[in-house]
Amino acid sequence: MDHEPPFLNTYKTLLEKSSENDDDLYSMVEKSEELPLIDLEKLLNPHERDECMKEISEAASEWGFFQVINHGISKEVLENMISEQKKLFYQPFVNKSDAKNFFNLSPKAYRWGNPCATNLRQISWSEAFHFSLTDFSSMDQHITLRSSLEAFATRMDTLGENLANILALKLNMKSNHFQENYLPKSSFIRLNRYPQCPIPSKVYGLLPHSDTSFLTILYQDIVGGLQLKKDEKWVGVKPNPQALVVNIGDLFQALSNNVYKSIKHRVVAAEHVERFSTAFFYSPFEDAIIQSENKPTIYKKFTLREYRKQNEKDVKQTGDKVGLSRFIII
Ligand SMILES: O=C(O)CCC(=O)C(=O)O
Ligand SMILES: [Fe+2]
Repeated sequence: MDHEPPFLNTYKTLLEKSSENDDDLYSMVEKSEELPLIDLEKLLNPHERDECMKEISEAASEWGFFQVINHGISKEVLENMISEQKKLFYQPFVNKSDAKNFFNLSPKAYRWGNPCATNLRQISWSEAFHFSLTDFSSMDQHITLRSSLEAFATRMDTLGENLANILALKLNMKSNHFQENYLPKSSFIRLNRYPQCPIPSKVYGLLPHSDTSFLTILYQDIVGGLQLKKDEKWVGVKPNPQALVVNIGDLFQALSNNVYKSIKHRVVAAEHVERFSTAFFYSPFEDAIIQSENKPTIYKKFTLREYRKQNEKDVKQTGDKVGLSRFIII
């Protein structure tokens, strides 16, 4: 198992210090609610299009999360992505940690757990690769991975743009708001692996967080473990092999003046199975200005670069991303 990051060894001291109280990480879980499931085929039928657009915007404001079926991305593209992803994660850990030399990627492309964690609640039992869409051109030695990423990114980008345009239209913004204001995009892909975890009740698979993007589109395998916060309760997202999970990110919450919600979500660690997921973060270029046209505006105008910088500072100082509340107009 030379591909496995040294989770247990790294977290040994923290685990030894843990007390019984550390076991209640996963309290307040509500399993009964079903995430809205939206059939995008309806968009192609003039009689059903409006109704479908309404379902999308209602889900974005009530849940901040929804699943879509008949999304136009073939099973082949999704399965190729996961199979290339597996090959990548099954590389020896020493190679993954040296992403720059081994894969010709940026040194920050590979991340695992949180080796700087100072308490159990900051541990995530997972590893991830980040690919910005501009990385592909340097991946000449990894042809099959590159072509799977490219196929995945192209389709996800089209889907992201369609959904963003629909959501913009429902806010009475121009339907081409995204093309006019946010090109070139700096969308990126995150490949996630959640290894089997011997202490699943003590640590997270992925810590509770909201996404910074406009929109995130997630393809997950059938294992399950994703949970989102709704009305102060955690709701599990039951995997649907036909569906993609879409969620609103912080940038769209700001742009919509809080009409659409960027919701906290997390992943539960599993003891006996490993899990894979692939996320596409639909995002604008770094200097894109985020400002709502709705009045009174809740948030100051900011650029993605400023937002990221503030988040990085907050994570260093407080251990957590403070997020949009930093930008509220008082
Ligand atoms: O793996 C998942 O289900 C969620 C991943 C996620 O939230 C992320 O990568 O931001
Ligand atoms: Fe996320």
